[in-house]
Amino acid sequence: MTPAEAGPTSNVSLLLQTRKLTRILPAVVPVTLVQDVDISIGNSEFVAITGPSGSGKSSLLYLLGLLDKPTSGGVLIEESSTSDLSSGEMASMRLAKIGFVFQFHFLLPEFTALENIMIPMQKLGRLSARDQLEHATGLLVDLGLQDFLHRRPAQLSGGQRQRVAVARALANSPDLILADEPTGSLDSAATEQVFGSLQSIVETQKTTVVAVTHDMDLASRMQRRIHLVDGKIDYDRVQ
Ligand SMILES: Nc1ncnc2c1ncn2[C@@H]1O[C@H](COP(=O)(O)OP(=O)(O)OP(=O)(O)O)[C@@H](O)[C@H]1O
Repeated sequence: MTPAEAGPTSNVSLLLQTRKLTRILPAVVPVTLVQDVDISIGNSEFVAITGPSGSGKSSLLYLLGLLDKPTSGGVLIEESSTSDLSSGEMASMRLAKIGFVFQFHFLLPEFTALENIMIPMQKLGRLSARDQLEHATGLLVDLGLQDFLHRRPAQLSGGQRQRVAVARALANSPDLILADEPTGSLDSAATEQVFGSLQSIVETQKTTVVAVTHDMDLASRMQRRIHLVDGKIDYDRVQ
């Protein structure tokens, strides 16, 4: 087995794999976003995706999160191919198995922190209303936001909002969190808080976090780094 097939942490069970993942935008001159990417990611990994601007980091993350479809190759989740899933099946898989954190929080402004976190739980419909409230409260307490449960996004700082977004990503207890520049719009103190939250999720909940970042200091503090150049893997190493 080659390192690309096995991944640097092949001793753990496989949560997310790609096989020759390629995304080309059709145009007069086609644009290659991601090309022949083979990765294997297990449970409880903390992975940075780095690379120069335009190297395909966000495009790769969107493919991993089933938010975009590859031109060729594929994504496997828990060793099952996602290639033949319908849009509805992909949406269900995203809701149940993957949490997303973006550079901007995308919290709904008219709802409180608690309510924002309960929305994905309501959509999934696994928990009773009472359990949703208890779980959402627990997530916010774990992220140090116990004093802000009933605040709306406009009444929170940037770092607090982003931690609510992290709590929302955890709402349905996913095995995988995909984050696109989660600290990209935060100052250094808030960056530390959000990074610390992501780190603690990996350590305590065994959730895997895959985060695109331009921040080389943060990337160096994550367990593994996948570096892209021109849509291809330049290197993939445990650090
Ligand atoms: N819809 C699109 N139409 C044309 N080109 C696109 C489109 N989406 C992405 N691209 C191009 O594809 C390449 C990869 O984009 P992507 O956003 O994945 O890179 P990135 O590494 O995340 O960049 P950044 O670090 O600047 O956010 C870039 O050259 C980008 O300009």
